[in-house]
Amino acid sequence: MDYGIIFKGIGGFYYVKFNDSIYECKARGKFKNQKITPLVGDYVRISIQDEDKKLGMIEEILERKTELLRPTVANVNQAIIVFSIKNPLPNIILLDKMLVLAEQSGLDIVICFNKADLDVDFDYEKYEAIYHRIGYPVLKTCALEGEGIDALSVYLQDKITVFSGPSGVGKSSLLNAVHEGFTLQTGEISEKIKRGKHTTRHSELMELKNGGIVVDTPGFTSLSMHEVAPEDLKEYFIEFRMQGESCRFDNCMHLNEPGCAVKEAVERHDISKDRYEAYLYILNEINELKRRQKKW
Ligand SMILES: Nc1nc2c(ncn2[C@@H]2O[C@H](COP(=O)(O)OP(=O)(O)OP(=O)(O)O)[C@@H](O)[C@H]2O)c(=O)[nH]1
Ligand SMILES: [Zn+2]
Repeated sequence: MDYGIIFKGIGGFYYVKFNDSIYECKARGKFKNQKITPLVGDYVRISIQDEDKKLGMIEEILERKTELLRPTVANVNQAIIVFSIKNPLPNIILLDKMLVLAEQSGLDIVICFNKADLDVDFDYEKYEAIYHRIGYPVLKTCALEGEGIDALSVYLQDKITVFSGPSGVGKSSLLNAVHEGFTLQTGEISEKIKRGKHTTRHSELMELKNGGIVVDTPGFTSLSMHEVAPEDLKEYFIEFRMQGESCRFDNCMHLNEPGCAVKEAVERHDISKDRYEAYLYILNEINELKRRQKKW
């Protein structure tokens, strides 16, 4: 490959993986002039300044396919959204919010229900069916006993993946099961580092044995819907998109408009009532946020 990937950045130095080596690189001054900051995840062309010392210079940054804000990483193309079937029980509205944010970022999505070894006391089959039907892969995994780990591993190949999900669902444990010795930085640890050194911790990429790359900090942890415009929300409910084309009004919000194909699909059970209600709930929350912003 002619290009390397920035795995890590510290104080103006970028650690670029190129031809199986890590080069410590600086970026050409022209990027600063153009107000471009190289990001972890950027595909870059480097010139090698010193092969023995593995020093290089970033000459070119390829156009970013995606750009996440929290964590700030370029070119992530997949989110694994993890919940556990118990301890803690899944919060489905949180799952729907994470799906919205991952869709907004243009990522491929895999939903993972972990802790399959525990007794289920929520309706797993129901939710498995809801999300599977609209096209999301749904995995049931057990990080401790290995169920579903091979399937998860396959999804991680050849991708740059961010793990998302609430605390304690087993994100680190899953990664460790895929690749022994790997753990995600938890929210708690990064807080500690922040307090200790008074610096912001930047995310890094980690390469797995199977060639996949993962971001070392979980994504979509602050689930504020601030950056989602009310009129865009419907686009991020993927099963509404196609139906929505048949609504009488082009700008139908699928609320009380006459001739709304989405509402008709809900009546026919072609769109899940749970998902439609999640849409209403999140839309209301976004509108509330907007109202409060205006007030202040
Ligand atoms: N029974 C069971 N427990 C699990 C499983 N996977 C993880 N755990 C346990 O759940 C707890 C939390 O696991 P972590 O991997 O730290 O969870 P996390 O999502 O990385 O949590 P944060 O770092 O807080 O974001 C630990 O005590 C794990 O041993 C599983 O498949 N089954
Ligand atoms: Zn409609």
